[in-house]
Amino acid sequence: MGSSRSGDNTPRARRALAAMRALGFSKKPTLTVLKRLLKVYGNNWALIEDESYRVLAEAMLDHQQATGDGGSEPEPVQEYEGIDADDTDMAGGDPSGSLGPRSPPPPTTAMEMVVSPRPQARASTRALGKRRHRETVDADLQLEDAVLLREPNPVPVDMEEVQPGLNGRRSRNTPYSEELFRDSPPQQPDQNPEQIPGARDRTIQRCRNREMTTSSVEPTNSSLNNGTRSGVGNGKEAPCLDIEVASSTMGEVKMSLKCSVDPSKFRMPALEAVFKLVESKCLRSYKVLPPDFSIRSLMNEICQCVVERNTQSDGAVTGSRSEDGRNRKQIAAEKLLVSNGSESGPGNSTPSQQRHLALSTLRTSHDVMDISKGEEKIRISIVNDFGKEKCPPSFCYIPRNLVFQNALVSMSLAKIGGEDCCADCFGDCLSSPEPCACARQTGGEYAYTLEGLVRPAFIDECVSMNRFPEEHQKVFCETCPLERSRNKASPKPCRSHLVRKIIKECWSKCGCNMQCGNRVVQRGITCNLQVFFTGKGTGWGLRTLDKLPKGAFVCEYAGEILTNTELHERVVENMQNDRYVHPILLDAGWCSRKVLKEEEALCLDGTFYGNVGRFINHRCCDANLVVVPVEVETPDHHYYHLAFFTSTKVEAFEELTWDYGIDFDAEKQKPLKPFECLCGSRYCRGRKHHPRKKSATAAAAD
Ligand SMILES: C[S@@+](CC[C@H](N)C(=O)[O-])C[C@H]1O[C@@H](n2cnc3c(N)ncnc32)[C@H](O)[C@@H]1O
Repeated sequence: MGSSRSGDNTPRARRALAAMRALGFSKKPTLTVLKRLLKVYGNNWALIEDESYRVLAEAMLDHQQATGDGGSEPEPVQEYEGIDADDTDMAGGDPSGSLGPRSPPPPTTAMEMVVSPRPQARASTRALGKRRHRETVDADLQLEDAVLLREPNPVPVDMEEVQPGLNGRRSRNTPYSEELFRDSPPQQPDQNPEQIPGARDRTIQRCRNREMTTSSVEPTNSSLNNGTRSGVGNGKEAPCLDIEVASSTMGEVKMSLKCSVDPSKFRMPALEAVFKLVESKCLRSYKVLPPDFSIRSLMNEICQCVVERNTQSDGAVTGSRSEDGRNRKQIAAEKLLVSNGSESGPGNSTPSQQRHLALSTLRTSHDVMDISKGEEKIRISIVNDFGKEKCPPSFCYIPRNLVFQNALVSMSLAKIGGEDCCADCFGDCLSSPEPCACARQTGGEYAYTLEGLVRPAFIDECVSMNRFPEEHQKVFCETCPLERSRNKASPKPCRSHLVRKIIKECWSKCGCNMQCGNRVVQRGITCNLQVFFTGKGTGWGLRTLDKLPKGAFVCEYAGEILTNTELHERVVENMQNDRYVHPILLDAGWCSRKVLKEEEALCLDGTFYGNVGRFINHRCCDANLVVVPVEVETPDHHYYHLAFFTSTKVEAFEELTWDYGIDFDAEKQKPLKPFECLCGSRYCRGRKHHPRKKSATAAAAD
């Protein structure tokens, strides 16, 4: 390329500006520098364009250093106009809108990250190295044939990880059956990226399909949360206008975040200072960041996610079919079965197993900002400070129990008699002088205090039942539904069930209001919780972000309501595949007088459908939670809610645990996965070769 004639300048200047803009340099300083360079080089564009505008980029950096403000200082409009008209012949403006018309564009700040999935790619290590900005520029200059993916501005992006190959989102209210049998709609042709002619070495793609670019990146500063509780929305949020993700055939990925700022106040700060500021903000607001947290590593992580998602979502856009005719969604689903530990493919599993595997496949995605995906009143984030796994294995989040199939849970108002509700009450039952009918279940005294806590004596009694079951009242069924489900022909004798204390809350037929103090569990989770990777061999766990007093409601154990026969079938099916379920027996109301029907002997299983309760790990004897049966919608004692309350004061960020009541010395712990207990309690019953294995009685004596 030789010296340019005046008529060639406009497209070349446009390309130069685009190249610099991609590096975060705004138009006006670029024009200034470009003008100078053209003068110095006698209008020889080839020298400027060589090596993907290396000279220009270097000059921009020099300019930035000299002016000390990132090269984006306000400049006299005259100069801008001048170079346009006189030196580069750009007076006609830019039809694409990237350069013209004359009014300068809103300034942007750009943060760039470069990552390469290949170890030999220079750019990734450089970008994370000390000479950050300059090296990022260098790396960018290597992006031959780069593809620029641009997120459409008006579409909000969330942190939800989208199942590869799945098209769009599922409506929350879609019933099971529809979800199961619906095929994903064919991909529309317009979901392919639109090709826009770009600069010499690049193809710019404007992406219309969200799935191509959403990845795990959120275009607001909430992406700086590192999965901890979000402070987004309560602070001043710099409006992030654009996220650009560029990749090259070299395997490099570059991201640029653009935020608009007031041009009169803007001075480009040093990037290190920006990182420090954000880090200190995060540490102040989110509290539970690991000690080695840094924005740089977070940005690196975001880049890694782009790379990972890019690999995973390969084919999502085209919806192409593989050789054996299965589409990518099916292949992804099958891969997921394998990764979930299932050895049997859809071909040799039972119908009920298939149904569950398919459902769990469809709802595999977790939102690290809120595992409940908005189903709870508060957001429950997911954090892993120890490893690469961003999320726990898949399951479908439900805030309340759902009937699986045959369970009889009758919520008919007609069944609630006058003695089972307090129709005459008004306002808050707890503040009325006489306890209402709903307190009868708890001996004429409300289980809750005015502060909304379960009374300490009630909690202590429940803890004692767990620790010393032998000291509490038990019933023996005439025909035990549990044994019947195991062996219908000749069930074994009942092994006994504890007569548990049950809380009865006011409900719809009661005259009181929703704020009544005798309605705690039905109002849902109110304390700030977090699902976190424990890093001590117990997998994922649940912790509170708030300090909690004794008797505070934490959450329910929500899951599918199954009959014991259904559970038994599920256990057998799953154990054949070395999978274990998380069931809890609802036997608190079983009594010797009544022979329960098959559909009345129930349990809860949170394996496939569950809430945060399924993350609560076991701790021997001195757990900080106790589970309490709570009756809400139905006076039938065969169905109730299982609610976790604190059994002691709990510090903020402490893991929440409950004693599963496992007899670790028993040979088989089925259906629970047999595990060597790692609870760390000094009273641990389940750790093999434990130096001082203490009994519950010894623990109590302590
Ligand atoms: C209901 S789940 C609890 C959540 C589970 N940690 C997870 O990652 O999904 C029960 C499983 O967690 C693990 N677990 C819970 N408490 C444990 C403990 N004290 N020691 C070792 N493993 C434990 C066992 O694998 C057990 O089967």
